[in-house]
Amino acid sequence: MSAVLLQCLSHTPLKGYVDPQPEVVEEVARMVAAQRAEVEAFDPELIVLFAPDHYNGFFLDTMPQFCIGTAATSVGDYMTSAGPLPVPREIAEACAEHVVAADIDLAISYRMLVDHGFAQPIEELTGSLDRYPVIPIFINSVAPPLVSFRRARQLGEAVGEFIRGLGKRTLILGSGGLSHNPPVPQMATATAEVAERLIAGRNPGPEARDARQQRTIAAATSFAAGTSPLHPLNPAWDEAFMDNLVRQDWTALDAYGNAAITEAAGASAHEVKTWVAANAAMNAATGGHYRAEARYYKAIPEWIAGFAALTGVAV
Ligand SMILES: O=C(O)CCc1cccc(O)c1O
Ligand SMILES: [Fe+2]
Repeated sequence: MSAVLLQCLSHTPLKGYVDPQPEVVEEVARMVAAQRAEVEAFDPELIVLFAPDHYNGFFLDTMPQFCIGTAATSVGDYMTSAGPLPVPREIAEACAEHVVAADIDLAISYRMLVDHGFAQPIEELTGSLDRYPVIPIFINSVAPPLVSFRRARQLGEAVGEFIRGLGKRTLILGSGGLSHNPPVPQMATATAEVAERLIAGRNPGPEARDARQQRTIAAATSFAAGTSPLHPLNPAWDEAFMDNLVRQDWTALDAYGNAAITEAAGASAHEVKTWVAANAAMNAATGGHYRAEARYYKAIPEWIAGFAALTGVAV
């Protein structure tokens, strides 16, 4: 069995644009710095990162549920860095082979585009985009039809089995959530112009990207002021979700339904499927011998995020 470490972290591109009180910003920064120090001490030979996308890399011309990158580039939205991720192609190919052989229909991309959902945790937890080799695994969290928690768990297990057999010191990351509802457009309610952007909006010009980011920033400002129609954060739902992960209660996790997730926690709460997959990967990689700890939670409206962190160590 190879050494593994699990770190899950909410992402939010609003950090630095619309911030909560300085004490909260500092508390989160201290917590992230502690996670980063643990990663540094662990010194991973490989990162496997489960993350979502927000119509920056994956579009409705062809939307896979799951996709592994054998090569990937960060678009550099908000304050994240643009540029290539150091993806070990042959290991990613072997991982894809293993997962598909396990009956999970994982798509493969030899030119994956990723956004802040991938870039932010890599940069915050390792210091830069290219510090360690990374295998990016996308989970569709915004475009219906959406996979179930159960399916996200099965994906994670198949990846975890691959990690177990690989024999490399591997850091497993989950990026996203928890309860939140930033203004990501939905095909069902889109105007023709917005629908076109959802179907084929790859590589917008700087002005279009900036306009979009300004809309999110404006939405966060009004959400923090309590004058927004966006779905409220749901700390009780978030705490219960993390508790299920900590207790490794896969039966409870499998029982989550998509409509109930949206209803209770907002449309973007589906991003927590990256945490489900990451924890399931940890479970399979350690043969069930790990301990998970919820180490941070705060509902932070300025960041439109039920903002949380969880760490898992092999035991
Ligand atoms: O740019 C977007 O479309 C959404 C940005 C965004 C905002 C708050 C929390 C998130 O998880 C997130 O991704
Ligand atoms: Fe997100």
